[in-house]
Amino acid sequence: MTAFAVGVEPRFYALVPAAGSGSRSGAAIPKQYVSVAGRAMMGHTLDALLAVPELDAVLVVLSPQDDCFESAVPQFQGARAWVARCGGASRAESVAQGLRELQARGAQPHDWVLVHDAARCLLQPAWVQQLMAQCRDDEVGGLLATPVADTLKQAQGQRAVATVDRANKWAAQTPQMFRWGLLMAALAPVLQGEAAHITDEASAVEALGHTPRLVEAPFENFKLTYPADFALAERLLRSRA
Ligand SMILES: Nc1ccn([C@@H]2O[C@H](COP(=O)(O)OP(=O)(O)OP(=O)(O)O)[C@@H](O)[C@H]2O)c(=O)n1
Ligand SMILES: C[C@](O)(CO)[C@H](O)COP(=O)(O)O
Repeated sequence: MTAFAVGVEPRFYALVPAAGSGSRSGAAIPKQYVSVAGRAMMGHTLDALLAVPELDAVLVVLSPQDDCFESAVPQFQGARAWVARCGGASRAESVAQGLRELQARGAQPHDWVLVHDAARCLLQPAWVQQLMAQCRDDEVGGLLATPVADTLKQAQGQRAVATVDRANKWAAQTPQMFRWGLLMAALAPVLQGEAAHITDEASAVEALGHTPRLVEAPFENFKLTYPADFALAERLLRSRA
């Protein structure tokens, strides 16, 4: 592992990729702007992150064509609320571009970056703090995840052809927390137009030979992906209020 300067306290940044279109959501607009419990879904996500005092700043990465954000999420204001329209064609590219933006704003290789999907709007500040507490002294970093509870099927079309051993299987969530330098090294191929298959930061870090820490989180931190997910999120958010 890289040795970092002794005595230099790392900063903590959240990086929120929000440049997707939400094609699986069935919505007529990008899913991060779909109204859930009275406001744009992404508004809940960003509020939860801004409520974590240990985070120095929250950077949201939008598509260069995005002209909705300021009107849809008006409460995202203040010195810790950063916006960049540098999203790319894939989630990994949006994250890599966001890392560059953080560097331009002063992030150093030893600083921690917590990448969190805009589409996980049920996030609670306490879960972020748990991740930080368990990973800040880890030599790699880690991610929120939940152990797989269901029996897993290998499918061919609509037919189950095999049952996959679920022992030691976890479903990856976000935030995923790594040092800026390690994450940039892991995602560098994405900026060269390679490694299009990368679906999360941890897999890119694993590809470098590291073993990210799994920090157990509730299933409630699910990603809104399919149409039915929005009604479930609405019920859960309203039940909290
Ligand atoms: N080019 C992209 C694609 C995705 N994302 C973001 O990555 C997160 C997780 O991705 P996913 O849930 O797959 O969102 P979409 O790509 O928008 O959804 P879909 O795959 O259904 O189109 C979302 O917050 C999404 O906005 C991004 O910043 N840039
Ligand atoms: C990062 C992630 O949320 C972990 O579960 C997920 O991989 C992103 O979703 P996508 O549909 O692959 O973009």
